[in-house]
Amino acid sequence: MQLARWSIVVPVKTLIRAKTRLAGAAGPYRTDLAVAVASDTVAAALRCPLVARVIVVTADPLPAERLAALGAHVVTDPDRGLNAALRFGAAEALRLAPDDAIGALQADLPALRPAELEVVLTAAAEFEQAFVPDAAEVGTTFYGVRPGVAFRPGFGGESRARHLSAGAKELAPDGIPSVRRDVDTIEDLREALALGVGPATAAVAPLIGRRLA
Ligand SMILES: Nc1nc2c(ncn2[C@@H]2O[C@H](COP(=O)(O)OP(=O)(O)OP(=O)(O)O)[C@@H](O)[C@H]2O)c(=O)[nH]1
Ligand SMILES: C=C(OP(=O)(O)O)C(=O)O
Repeated sequence: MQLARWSIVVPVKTLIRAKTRLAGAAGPYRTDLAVAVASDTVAAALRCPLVARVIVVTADPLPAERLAALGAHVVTDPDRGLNAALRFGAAEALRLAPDDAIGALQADLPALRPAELEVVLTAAAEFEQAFVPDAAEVGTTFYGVRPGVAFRPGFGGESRARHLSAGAKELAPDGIPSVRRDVDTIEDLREALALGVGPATAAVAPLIGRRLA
């Protein structure tokens, strides 16, 4: 059987509004951290063999340039909120590759391992809609649909419950901690560092090391 290929849509908030829950801890490095975390997420997704392309949706020129340099296809966020940004990216995915599956992946997974994403994408291809709950089991880090299925992301706040009630299959097998470890707080960042983060986040972390200790 031919394994499904995926277009992965990654939303990246305008930096001035990004990672506000880390503002106290990261201080002047908050935006560097936001770009670093998104860079490691995108680079890892691009290394996953089932990922045909990563489509970044952002209105901010700085992450747009950095993430394009890594190989992402960048489109400009219509700035109508997170799920609208994801739907916009999915429309671009459909235009580029109508026969590929489409997934949304949060941009704050700095420990992401390509092999763990591959486990998720292989499992998700078995269902019309599927999602991965975040480590806290409140939010969502991945939502995806098979080719030909309407893409209806329900991110934001308690999105695990929203995706469940929309009938999406929850995927939370053992062995995918890097896909579930989103980083919203300093404690999350500590846990991501313990899993092992990508090079961009590893370079910024020492700058906020005093606050991490
Ligand atoms: N393109 C785009 N991405 C968004 C938008 N809102 C949130 N995101 C992205 O969605 C993911 C989850 O975002 P949030 O948790 O709401 O925001 P955050 O910047 O990570 O953190 P906080 O400011 O602390 O809430 C991150 O990958 C953000 O970059 C939006 O309006 N447009
Ligand atoms: C937007 C979400 O994430 P966060 O926890 O980063 O706010 C979500 O989980 O749906």
